[in-house]
Amino acid sequence: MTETVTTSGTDPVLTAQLIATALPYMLRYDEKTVVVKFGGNAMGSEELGKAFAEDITLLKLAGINPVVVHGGGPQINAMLTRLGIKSEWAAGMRITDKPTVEVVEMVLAGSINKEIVQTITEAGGRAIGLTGKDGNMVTVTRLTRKVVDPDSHIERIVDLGFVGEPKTVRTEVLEVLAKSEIIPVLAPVCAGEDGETYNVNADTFAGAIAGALHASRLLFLTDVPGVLDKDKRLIKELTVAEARAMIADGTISGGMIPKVETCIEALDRGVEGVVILDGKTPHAVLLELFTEHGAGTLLKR
Ligand SMILES: Nc1ncnc2c1ncn2[C@@H]1O[C@H](COP(=O)(O)OP(=O)(O)O)[C@@H](O)[C@H]1O
Ligand SMILES: CC(=O)N[C@@H](CCC(=O)OP(=O)(O)O)C(=O)O
Repeated sequence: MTETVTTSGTDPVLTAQLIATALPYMLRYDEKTVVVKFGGNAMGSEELGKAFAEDITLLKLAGINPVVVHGGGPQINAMLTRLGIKSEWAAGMRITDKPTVEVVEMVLAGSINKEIVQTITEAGGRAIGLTGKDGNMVTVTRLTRKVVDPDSHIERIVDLGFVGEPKTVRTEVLEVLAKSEIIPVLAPVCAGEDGETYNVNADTFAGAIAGALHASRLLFLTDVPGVLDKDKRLIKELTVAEARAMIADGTISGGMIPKVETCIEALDRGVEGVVILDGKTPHAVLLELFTEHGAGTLLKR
């Protein structure tokens, strides 16, 4: 016996109004690539994860090419704590030794990646989870970081261990998937030229993917409304020069540093629109792309 699926419960007038409102925006992004970075802090609850998966599924149905890149910093922290491994940070990057990178790969490529894939399946989409290692998609070089001591202002170079910076991006697999009904969900774990596994900041990874795919939009879903000024007010538009000054004077700190630096690089690589927005707002992706209610911080040249 066949099962009949009805749409009872949806108001046809409201649905028609919603489609009419969203249609011009949908056409604007038709066949375009939108890279969405889903931060570990934005994965706050099951409901948010579900709303995110629904948005991504709808983008694909609407003829857009969504590519998901996810983080998982807090989830890695929780697993490291359970295992009794301490973590240190430098300029928003985790200093990653060998035992830490093993946990990073386990959490990012394992539990988080598969959970997002499964949630998209439940939302009616089809997703495939990959890391930078799969298909040799992203290779990295070892990253060192310049850190300025806030008290003495002395600069020092910190070796971050197994932390990688994207060097090459092969887009063939993503191009094949773009032509299919399958949505790629990418975890920022990569191989280095030395054959070792590297932990890559998810923002940096998303920027490299968006640049290589010449994405139309790069959205960062995080746990704050966007970039905040000294008085914690949302900055709606931020130029590259203003962003650099805010990093230099410490207004932008921690995990916001790699995010903003990635935005700047993505603009340099030709990504048209780069937005940092509040992933705690349900359906933040649809609101940003398909309505005039786009919130968050738009980075501009
Ligand atoms: N100027 C700023 N505006 C907004 N957030 C900032 C700023 N400076 C530092 N942050 C911090 O950056 C965090 C977002 O980065 P991160 O924790 O890495 O999130 P995600 O997991 O989404 O990548 C915010 O929760 C906030 O604590
Ligand atoms: C090098 C580095 O810092 N890697 C990150 C990778 C995960 C990530 O970036 O997660 P969010 O997007 O949730 O912050 C880490 O180890 O936490």
